[in-house]
Amino acid sequence: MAVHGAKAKAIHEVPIVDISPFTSSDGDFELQKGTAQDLAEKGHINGCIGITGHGVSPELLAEAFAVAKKLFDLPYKEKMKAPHPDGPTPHRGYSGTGRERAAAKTEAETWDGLDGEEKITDYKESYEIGSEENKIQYNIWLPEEVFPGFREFTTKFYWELNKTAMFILDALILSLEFTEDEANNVRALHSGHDNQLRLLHYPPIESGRLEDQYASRLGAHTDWSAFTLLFQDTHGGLQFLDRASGEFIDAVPKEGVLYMNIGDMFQRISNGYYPSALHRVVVKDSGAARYSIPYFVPPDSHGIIEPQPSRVAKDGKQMYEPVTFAEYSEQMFRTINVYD
Ligand SMILES: O=C(O)CCC(=O)C(=O)O
Ligand SMILES: [Fe+2]
Repeated sequence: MAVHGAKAKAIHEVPIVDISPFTSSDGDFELQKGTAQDLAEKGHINGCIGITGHGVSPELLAEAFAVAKKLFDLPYKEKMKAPHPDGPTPHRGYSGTGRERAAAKTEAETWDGLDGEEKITDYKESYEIGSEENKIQYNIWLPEEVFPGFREFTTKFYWELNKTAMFILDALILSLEFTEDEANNVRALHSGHDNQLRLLHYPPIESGRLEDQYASRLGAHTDWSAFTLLFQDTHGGLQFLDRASGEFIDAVPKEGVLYMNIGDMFQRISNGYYPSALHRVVVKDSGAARYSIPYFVPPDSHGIIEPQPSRVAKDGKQMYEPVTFAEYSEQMFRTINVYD
């Protein structure tokens, strides 16, 4: 496996890993070890990889994108029947007012889903969904009659994605050669109840703004999760930083490929072996509307997140202090003031 801290070579494409040895029912261990090694080598570079063999069916994904489109096509007033609250918690429901500044707001567009004076500006709208059993991050649903079946479908989709997430977690665990105790510990930290399914819509960019080909839709940031799965439509725009060259590289939309990026929590668990990937969304494809579906997989809020000892022993130094995801998020909210 790649040596921690070794000087990386610049790359121009997001590497791809086939995780089918983890998702297929026979689960051949030798094949899994090969996949884990591939993941270690490629994921170590920039903390991002494309994943094939992930087990999410094309039909289910098509339905998810159709549901997202139908949601965002609803009149603004209807969507606002499930408003994201003013504070950071729960991070659930519909946001359409440019209130989130996870990164600097770099694009402002006229939103025409409103009548007359109510017109607001925004550059994206989103809807956040979590586990029905999470009482802190409780769901904020549209009334059933506004979008019949939305709640049922998204809840099912959430748990389907968690299956893939757990296969990926197994692959990550194997790739780091954790001890059995460490593996069990890291698995136990991910019950799935703190995951977050986000439906995202970036409206079309007005033609007058298109000359600026680097106009941003979502500024560069890392995710706070352990890792994130990202599904996108065919328009592209997602980019990851290649750390060796300092250039952003395209996560080119490809049939059957989901992009997975490491977040701040798994960077810590792996003692920095896997870097939290810096990423952003830029305007591509003549400013056409873009839909994407990130699925954030954080650890449970109150579990202790710390570099695993076997990794620290290999590296000779513990790079991060223990923290819980709840503490970390609170600290981040305070630092970057996402909501004001
Ligand atoms: O829309 C995308 O492709 C990326 C979204 C993202 O990075 C995020 O929501 O954290
Ligand atoms: Fe992100």
